[in-house]
Amino acid sequence: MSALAIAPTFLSDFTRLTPDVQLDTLAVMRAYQAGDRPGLESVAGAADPRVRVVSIARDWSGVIVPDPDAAPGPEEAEEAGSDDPPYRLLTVRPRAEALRYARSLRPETLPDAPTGTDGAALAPVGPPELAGALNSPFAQWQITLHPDQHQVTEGHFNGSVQVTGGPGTGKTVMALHRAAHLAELDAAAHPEDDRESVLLTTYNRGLAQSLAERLDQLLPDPGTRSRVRVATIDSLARTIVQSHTGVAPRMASRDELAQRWRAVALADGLPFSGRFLVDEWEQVILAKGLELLPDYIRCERSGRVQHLAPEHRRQVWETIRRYAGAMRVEGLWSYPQLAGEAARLLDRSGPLYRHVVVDEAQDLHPTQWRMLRAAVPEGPDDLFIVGDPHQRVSDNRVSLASLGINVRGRGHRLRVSYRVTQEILDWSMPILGRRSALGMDDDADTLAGYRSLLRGPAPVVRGCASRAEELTALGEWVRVWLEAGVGASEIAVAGRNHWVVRGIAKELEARGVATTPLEGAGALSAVRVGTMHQLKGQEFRCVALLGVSEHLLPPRAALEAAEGDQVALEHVYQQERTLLFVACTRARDALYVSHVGQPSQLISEW
Ligand SMILES: Nc1ncnc2c1ncn2[C@@H]1O[C@H](COP(=O)(O)OP(=O)(O)OP(=O)(O)O)[C@@H](O)[C@H]1O
Repeated sequence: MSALAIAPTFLSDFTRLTPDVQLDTLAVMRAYQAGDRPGLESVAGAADPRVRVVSIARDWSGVIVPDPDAAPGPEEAEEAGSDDPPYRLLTVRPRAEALRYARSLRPETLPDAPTGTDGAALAPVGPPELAGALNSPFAQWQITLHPDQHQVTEGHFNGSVQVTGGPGTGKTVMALHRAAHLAELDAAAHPEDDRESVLLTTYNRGLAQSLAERLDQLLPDPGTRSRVRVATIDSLARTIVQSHTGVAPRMASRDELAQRWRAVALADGLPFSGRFLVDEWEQVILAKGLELLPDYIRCERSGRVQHLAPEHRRQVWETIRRYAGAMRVEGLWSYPQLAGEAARLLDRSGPLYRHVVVDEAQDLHPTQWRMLRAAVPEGPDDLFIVGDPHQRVSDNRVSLASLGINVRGRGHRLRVSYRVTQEILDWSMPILGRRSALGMDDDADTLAGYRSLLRGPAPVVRGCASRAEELTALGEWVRVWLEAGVGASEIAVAGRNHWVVRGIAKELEARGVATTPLEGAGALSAVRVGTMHQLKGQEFRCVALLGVSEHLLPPRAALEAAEGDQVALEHVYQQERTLLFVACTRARDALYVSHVGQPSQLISEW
């Protein structure tokens, strides 16, 4: 038995249905696929006798037309006595309206664009000047830059530049075009010296991979392209340290460190958790570059919840120094520590690049900024920094000026979104719970005036009774997207933790939908699956977020780690809000969110 195909125009009607009618529609499609074909009714007085309607729910019907894609054609199949002529579902409407619409359809007006083309029906609508970009293939759209923004990406500046703006305002694309422009200038100015002279760096691997692919498109000449190194901030630190020491550094995550240091705290009789010590080391000692105990005793531990009396500071300092030293002997590094080491090595050996372009800048640690500062000589067009303080998901807070990076008078604020539709923005902004955040230039950054030029369907929120139901609903939804012609690699599905992610991948694979991890996926044609953190900085046509449930978001463990401290709890909530906001704003065409039982407070307490 064949599946009931859907027409390219189906999805835009579908997303406007109430969740109940959507579920009933999916149930009919599922029944059709399982061979349990619901009755297709002929339509009295129809202009085209091949048109059918199918009952979806009380008072709702689907309009079904012959599928021009299918072989053999519907008439041949009917003549051959097949009981399963290929049809596709055109729309679902209230019954009377569906019948009226079905009667009016004529053979010559039946939509004959094949399904599975490019899903153009899903694309959001915007002003005429954006239509060309929106209707072009997604990969092409992803490198589109607004003409106004060329002024910045091709400008000449007396020092470092900072570009800020909400999700989808074009920051990443500006970073890409800036890197390409600088490489072209460099090729013209130094034709004989073709080493890597421009660094384009970002926070996570998925985004670095996508930047590298898009840069290949922007710089087709291999000689110019090879002048740009695209790397995550961590891999940059690793290669710098390895090239100086000849040893590949072994990395320890924060969780591993917290576990090790818990034992340390116990052994030293310190009344602090491992997590507290790691945070104190990374967020105070490494962040401020403190080398001496008196400096630590005097320093302002801004952003830290727990007060530390001088005698406690002394103990904490001794313990941290001893164990950070032991890690170095072992060749084990934390990420901020390694970047600090790379900065020291570069301070001695000299800069590596002529220009540095930084994306997702809001999440970098101060030691990573010191490394970048040391990687490029101070001067015109040295650093081009793009970021959004409202999307900071790490604990890292920086003041660029205090790190020797001066962007005063060279800041650009973007306020128009070219990716996130107004509908998705209206739904996602309340999740953030605030309108102002401290920027890297030490000024408050506000989202006031941030708006979109695009209109599209409202996000769909689905409440499910069980995890199994949530996964089944997802499978059906992804199928609808694929059938509407959205490319598999243009769809991302994410959850807050790896347990949710594993369930997603298993469900989709069981349905014959190929999946691949969000990080390092390359050009593979498969649905991207990963954590919400891995979605950061990326963009997709359709995004589904699972497990946005009360018991999973914020995660229990994060709430418990706050140990009832009100400030720490608020910090956890703000980080989780930001993470969810970032995940929701990755979608251009469609956003689908589901939960089991009660929804997360982050989407229910508006
Ligand atoms: N004038 C335009 N017309 C159509 N599309 C555009 C235009 N300008 C930018 N875009 C597209 O909008 C998308 C959003 O841009 P981009 O990913 O750079 O946003 P961002 O500010 O980095 O977002 P985020 O902070 O969420 O990562 C890009 O794919 C870009 O090509």
